[in-house]
Amino acid sequence: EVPVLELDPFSDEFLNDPYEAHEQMREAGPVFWLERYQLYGVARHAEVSQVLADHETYVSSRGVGISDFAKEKPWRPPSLLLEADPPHHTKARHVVSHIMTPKVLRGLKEGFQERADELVARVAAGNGTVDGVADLAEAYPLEVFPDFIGLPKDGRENLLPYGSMVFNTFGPRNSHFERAMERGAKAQTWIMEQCQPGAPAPDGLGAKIHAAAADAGYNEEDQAKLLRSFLSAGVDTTVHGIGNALQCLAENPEQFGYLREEPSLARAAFEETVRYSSPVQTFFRTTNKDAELSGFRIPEGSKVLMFLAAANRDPRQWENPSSFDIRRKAAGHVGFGFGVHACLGQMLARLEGECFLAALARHVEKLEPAGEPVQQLNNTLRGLDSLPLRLTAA
Ligand code: HEM
Ligand SMILES: CC(C)Cc1ccc(C(=O)O)cc1
Repeated sequence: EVPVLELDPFSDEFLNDPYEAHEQMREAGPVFWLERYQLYGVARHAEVSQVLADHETYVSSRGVGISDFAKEKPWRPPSLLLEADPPHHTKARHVVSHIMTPKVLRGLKEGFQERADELVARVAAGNGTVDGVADLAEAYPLEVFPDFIGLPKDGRENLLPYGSMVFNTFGPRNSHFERAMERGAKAQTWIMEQCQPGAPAPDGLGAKIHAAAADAGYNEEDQAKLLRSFLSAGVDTTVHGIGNALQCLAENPEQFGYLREEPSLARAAFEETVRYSSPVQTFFRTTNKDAELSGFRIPEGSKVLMFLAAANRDPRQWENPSSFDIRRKAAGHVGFGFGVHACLGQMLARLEGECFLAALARHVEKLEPAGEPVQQLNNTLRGLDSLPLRLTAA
């Protein structure tokens, strides 16, 4: 029957360094039972892809965290995108996808690149030790993203603790969940104020989301929820994507060398970072009928935990999965999800990553570790609290 594992994928030990446990889960079988949380897990690329693709069996409307919305009240009103199934999901997705178009993103590129060059050149000019998280990975997204949405200059720092709360609460009620709820409460007030129709700047993405939702017949509460989705998902993810890229390039100097030689590798370097470090490590689906996956029976009402990060290093799918190689073809990774819920902001995330890493390639000659990185322990996200770096300006 289904192999039983005792490991705790939300323990500090696992969150700090998950890679041996990933290997154990992949080798245990295509599906396994996590005794501690009484739920199923999938860690191979094939099964994770299958679960993501079959949204009719493995649904999102019962929550994409450990909590089953059919049995427990969500801590916040469910997202119309993330925590919805077709056809409601389809309508909401249609509304917002008309706004995040390639044309819109092309229009952002020049400004995003200028801001990246300005920030990286300024930080590198110090020619000393910096914190790659606070000075770079947090600074860049917090400058460009809120401006794109049309948020006020002050209060933006609320975006990080709010995002941290959203991602921690997909997991069990451990210390990370509880602390994030405490820290996120004040931030949540500010976030909800910004999500109200009329709050964002009239020329920003926020106002466009509200207008498109109103045109589609959504009431003001649902217009606010659609913008809330972007504020929930749009910051902590890219902060960790950029922070993890800095760590990978500092720890693999030959890779930074390739990037220096060819700054146009910046986009590929960010993609490889998403595969290799998977800023979003895990989340759930719930079976809404008895299912069978790779020969194993999964009864209705089961939570299925998908280990995206393990799938992104599955040797059944990748050559040398544990090596950070910015010249590999990273396409096919599940770091942005897959299927009807595939990341709505992935093109924006890629734009931020590409602009930042191109600026790094141009303005920094040497990028060296200057001390131990501090892992940020979060039930869903993988990223750093700090990354001591020594930068030598080009
Ligand atoms: C490196 C950065 C990012 C990563 C790794 C990431 C990852 C993901 C993943 C794995 C999903 C699928 C969730 C599921 O299937 O249940 C997702 C969905 C989503 N992402 Fe991203 N994301 C990133 C950046 C962004 C940004 C910048 C935005 C907004 C501007 C965004 C907005 C969303 C939204 C709204 C959804 C829900 C889509 C739906 O359910 O239809 N994400 N993201
Ligand atoms: C990886 C995903 C779980 C990120 C995410 C979080 C929140 C929302 C929302 O709609 O609030 C959407 C996407």
